Amino acid sequence: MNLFPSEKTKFNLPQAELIYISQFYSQTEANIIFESLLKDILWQQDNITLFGKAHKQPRLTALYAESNTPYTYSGITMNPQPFNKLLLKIKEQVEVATKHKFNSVLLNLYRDGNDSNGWHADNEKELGVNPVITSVSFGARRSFKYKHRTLKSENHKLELEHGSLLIMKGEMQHYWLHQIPKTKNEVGKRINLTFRFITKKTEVPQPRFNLICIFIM
Ligand SMILES: O=C(O)CCC(=O)C(=O)O
Ligand SMILES: [Fe+2]
Repeated sequence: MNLFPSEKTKFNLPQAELIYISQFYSQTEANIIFESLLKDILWQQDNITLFGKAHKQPRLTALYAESNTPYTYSGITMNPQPFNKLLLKIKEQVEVATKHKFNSVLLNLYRDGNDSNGWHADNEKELGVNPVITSVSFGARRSFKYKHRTLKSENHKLELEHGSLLIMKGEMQHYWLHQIPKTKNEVGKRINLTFRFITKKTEVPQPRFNLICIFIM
């Protein structure tokens, strides 16, 4: 018997659809998934450039995808690894729950309360208009803050629990920003997976090559 049955909350927000399922995985399942992701994922720490200065990203990340097309966000280009068995299983479970298909997953490892993810929207061109982003969380509970870009009263916080699932869809990535702030609380490690559907960038024609051809001729 599940003592803490999963609860689905749909938030009523302007220009966004946000759905939270607290116990998408049981605590036992979530413990097993957390430990194996911690051990098996090829975690890396990238540099980000802010105002011309390179900084270490305040968390570890990894990208796994069906194709080997590189993905660029916040000035970082990541080369994906192929899905492993566990990630494929989680992807399929998330696809059944959301009725959406995903072909890549960006993983974040927040080592402690000092690790964070600044205000941003997942609005890269390759995600298309109104993307569905599904995130699952394991390990320490952290606050997920989200605010409307212009409606100042629309500023909220949600605690993302061990084994939970969060769906962001509709116009959310266009009108809202989200973040995982640092915390002074004693918190352990947290792993978050955001499933996305990434389409290939349209190939840009290579004008220089054409020009060289003209000169040679
Ligand atoms: O860690 C989280 O819950 C959020 C992650 C996130 O927003 C992202 O990777 O784009
Ligand atoms: Fe995000």
